[in-house]
Amino acid sequence: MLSVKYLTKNFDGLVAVKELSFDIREGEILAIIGPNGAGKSTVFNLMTGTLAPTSGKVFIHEENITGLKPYQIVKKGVARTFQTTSLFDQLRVIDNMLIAYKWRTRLGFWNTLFHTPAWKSQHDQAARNALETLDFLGLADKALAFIPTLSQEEQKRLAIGIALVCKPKLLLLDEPTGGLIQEETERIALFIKKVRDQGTTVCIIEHKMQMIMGMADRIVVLNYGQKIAEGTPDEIKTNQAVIEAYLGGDVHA
Ligand SMILES: Nc1ncnc2c1ncn2[C@@H]1O[C@H](COP(=O)(O)OP(=O)(O)OP(=O)(O)O)[C@@H](O)[C@H]1O
Repeated sequence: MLSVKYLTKNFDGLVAVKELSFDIREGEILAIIGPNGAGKSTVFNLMTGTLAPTSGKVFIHEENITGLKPYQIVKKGVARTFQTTSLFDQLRVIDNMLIAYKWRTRLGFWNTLFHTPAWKSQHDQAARNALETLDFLGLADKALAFIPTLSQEEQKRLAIGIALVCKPKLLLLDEPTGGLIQEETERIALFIKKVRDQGTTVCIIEHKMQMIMGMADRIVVLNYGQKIAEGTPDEIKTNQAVIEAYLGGDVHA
């Protein structure tokens, strides 16, 4: 469903991503792993239009989306989360969701100013989607809660929900369990599988190997911006280049 082809990104002489190609297949959970600084977040930024590539292309269903703005890529059915959660602490859960929906389906100045029929219809749809998504997240009873009253795990879950509110076809998750303990991580992993099972393709960046090995259908491994391996969890665990890239670190852990 999404392909990157020969993607390269230079930052002032530093090659963060180099001639990288891979596909995300419909219905799968694809993990992108690699040591710190390997280029994982840069790849997400290139796929979502946050950064423009130095060279190379990104396609969704054969359509070249290279150079589109982030909101245009959202409209193609791609949503993402960030490493640090970007929730508005001073707002309630439901308002965080409504803002996300409206930002992603921007109707433009005149529609908003004059509360046109398009605006009204979007407003109703936003409320329906937000409540439906909260239910799916298991956070329906927290709709009116303020963000700081939620546990860390609930905040992580909500961050994923905010990305889901526009019903994307592809969800990109950047370290969705950062800072969580094992038990919480396992629950989020189960939740991500549930997201995939209800029809959303998932691409995830994560450092927690045990979680990735247990949930990913396929894994792409980056090192110094280049792909050094690609395969199923079992193939990656025993791949010599991967073991060396982790410098003796435990790929099984
Ligand atoms: N905006 C930027 N300007 C300059 N260099 C950057 C920029 N963004 C990333 N880099 C550099 O590009 C390289 C890849 O960074 P990136 O954040 O993509 O790696 P990562 O694999 O996501 O790392 P981590 O696992 O630590 O999050 C690093 O050397 C980083 O310092």
